[in-house]
Amino acid sequence: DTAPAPDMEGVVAALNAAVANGAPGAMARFSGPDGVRSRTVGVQDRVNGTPMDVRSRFRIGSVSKTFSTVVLLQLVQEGRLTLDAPVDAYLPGLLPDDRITVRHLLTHRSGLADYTDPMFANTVPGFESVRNRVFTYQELVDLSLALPRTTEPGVSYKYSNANFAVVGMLIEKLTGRPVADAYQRRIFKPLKLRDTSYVHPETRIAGRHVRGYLYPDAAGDPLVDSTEQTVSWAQSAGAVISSPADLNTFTRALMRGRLLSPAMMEAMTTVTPTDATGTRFYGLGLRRYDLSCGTQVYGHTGTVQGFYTYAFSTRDGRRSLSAMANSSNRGVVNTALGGTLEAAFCGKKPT
Ligand SMILES: CC1(C)S[C@@H]2[C@H](NC(=O)CCCC[C@H](NC(=O)C[NH3+])C(=O)[O-])C(=O)N2[C@H]1C(=O)[O-]
Repeated sequence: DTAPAPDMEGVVAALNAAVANGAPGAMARFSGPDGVRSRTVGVQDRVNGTPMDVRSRFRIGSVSKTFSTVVLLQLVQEGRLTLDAPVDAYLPGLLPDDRITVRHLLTHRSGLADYTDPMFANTVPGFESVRNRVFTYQELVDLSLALPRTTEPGVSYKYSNANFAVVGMLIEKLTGRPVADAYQRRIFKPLKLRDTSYVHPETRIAGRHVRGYLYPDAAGDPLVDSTEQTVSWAQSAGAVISSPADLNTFTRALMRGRLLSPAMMEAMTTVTPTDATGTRFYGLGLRRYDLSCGTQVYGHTGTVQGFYTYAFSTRDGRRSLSAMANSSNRGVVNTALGGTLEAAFCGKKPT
């Protein structure tokens, strides 16, 4: 295997930088041809000082979107819906524009506004106002439709949680079952993801878990322990709970074709740029990052109150990395944590 060995010192340096920039703790787990390498720094509970534990569960935020996409694409494979059909064909009357297709939802090109922008404009008050609320999917869609559309359907990329609220509605309409059943039956059980769950609207994280800490907008205000919440504002857009090992298993299995057909994987990994850097792309519910060493990694990032997550794998599924820091609303922490990708997948920089 010509792939470079992971630079675990570089991974630790990135984790330390995340903590130096304000996260109580951080961790990363790399799985590759030479086995598994895990590193932890800091604490998973800043009150009792419990050290970060790589076996712990945490909220993965929008990495959930890739789980939701796998379920929907399996339904496409089963002929239950087609990617380029209007959403209106399956959820008649839900959306005001029957040009919005299923593919537009998965590629964030629907133009549906992201209701979390106003919801969390004031970070802590916004969070406190929804942390124990239970929304229906319809209520989330209504929040989006109350805002101006952001693009004509298909014209441009504009990330929106609303797209994956509709994806959740599609899954429940087409299966006749709660989305939790689809995750369990189609992904969690077959891949034996024993630390992964979808327990919306339960607010607690069962078992050994990391506590998450939300930075307030005003410097000097106290950190908010944001561990317990319904995540009902996100649901199929962000409410999955998982662990480093399970995320490694999931991204590897996905890339190795254990969840979707080769044709569907081709569709999922067909990407368009999300910014002007030429290194960040989005396919169907999936990000592609092009790293400095030329390696392309596929997966997703997550930001949910108290938790930043990266979960990526190489296209052949031979190498995967999951990384988490237990704070949010702190961009420097997220950027520092992202440094684990280059270290893990590009290895030591040539001296
Ligand atoms: C595109 C993202 C970054 S945002 C999207 C989703 N997370 C959210 O929509 C939550 C946004 C508020 C989170 C909160 N921030 C504020 O309240 C700021 N006022 C915080 O930092 O905890 C997720 O996850 N995605 C990330 C992704 O896909 O990487």
